[in-house]
Amino acid sequence: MPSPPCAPDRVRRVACIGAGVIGGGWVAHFLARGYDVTAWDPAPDAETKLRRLVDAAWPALEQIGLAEGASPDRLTLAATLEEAVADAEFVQESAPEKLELKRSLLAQLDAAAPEGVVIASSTSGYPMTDMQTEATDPGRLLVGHPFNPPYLIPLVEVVGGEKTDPAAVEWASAFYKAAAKSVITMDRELPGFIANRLQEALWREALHMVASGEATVQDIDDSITEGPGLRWAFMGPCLTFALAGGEGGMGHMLDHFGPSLKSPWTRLEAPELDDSLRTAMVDGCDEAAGGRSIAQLVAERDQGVINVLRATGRLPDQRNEGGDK
Ligand SMILES: NC(=O)C1=CN([C@@H]2O[C@H](COP(=O)(O)OP(=O)(O)OC[C@H]3O[C@@H](n4cnc5c(N)ncnc54)[C@H](O)[C@@H]3O)[C@@H](O)[C@H]2O)C=CC1
Ligand SMILES: C[N+](C)(C)CC(=O)CC(=O)[O-]
Repeated sequence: MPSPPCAPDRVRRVACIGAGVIGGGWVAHFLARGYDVTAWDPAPDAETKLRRLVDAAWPALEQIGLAEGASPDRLTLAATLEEAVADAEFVQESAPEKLELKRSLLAQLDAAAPEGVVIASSTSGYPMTDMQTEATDPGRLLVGHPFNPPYLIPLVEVVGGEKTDPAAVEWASAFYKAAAKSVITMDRELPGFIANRLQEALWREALHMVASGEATVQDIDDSITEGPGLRWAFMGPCLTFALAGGEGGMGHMLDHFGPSLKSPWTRLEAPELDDSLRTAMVDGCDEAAGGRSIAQLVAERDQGVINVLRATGRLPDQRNEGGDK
């Protein structure tokens, strides 16, 4: 892979390809951190939807602190993919999660982006090895997996494929850090990376409990928000469980509770996502929403995340990493 045109902390112009929930969230994040952003999305109503998403996110972004010069006015909508990446210094792809689409789109982006520019995919689980098959320069393609909404949840998981140049992985990790993200750089590909592998285990069990009538959607959500979720916002599951061992820490915890790992609690296959389970999940979520619209829930979620980030000293200004451009 030829060298990237600039150092990770000198990037000024970012291209976001695909502008739905996640692409739009990336756009809001990069704008708030003071970048010039060019977006491209083939949907006819993409610009309206994207500007609506950015406007809805902006109060939250003002609350956590904008980089100097940050403005929604620094967003440009491109007419073509080629135009979007023509002078980009970094490209974030957030198109639908379909392997064939990702393969050909990443090859198109590779053909159009300036030499050496790193191209990251937001994929939730495809290994880059499976997506970089059609590109001429696969060395610059890697995964940068964000969390919803990317403008508030700090984590990005960065991992390359078999043909990715390790220098591109290093460059992307440094770039995301300069853009005020919290980065886990993985040295090998795992299906679902780290966080989604963990989330999917929990999700699989939740769907089993709803499908079998053992718990309602509300029970499942309360069991996390009123229970382990409160601890997980600042202490991960390993250290949290070490405290379950009292003075004996993780050693005693494993000796005491380890044998229960053999109990048949969590060895289920994924449940069949049939109509009845789909209906139970959709109806349960409608009930849990209690008449609140998606826009209201998004605003509530954003405020909740900001409160947690502030309480635990993790807002960009509290970390002294503004990523100002
Ligand atoms: N929704 C989530 O919570 C998360 C999603 N992701 C990943 O982000 C990516 C995007 O997912 P969402 O934003 O949820 O989907 P979405 O459906 O909200 O947005 C996808 C966007 O891509 C556009 N699009 C369709 N064909 C395209 C093409 N050929 N080139 C460029 N754009 C195209 C669509 O018009 C749409 O605006 C996926 O890879 C997904 O796995 C990652 C983390 C979280
Ligand atoms: C639902 N999802 C698998 C697309 C979620 C993610 O990939 C990350 C997140 O935001 O939790």
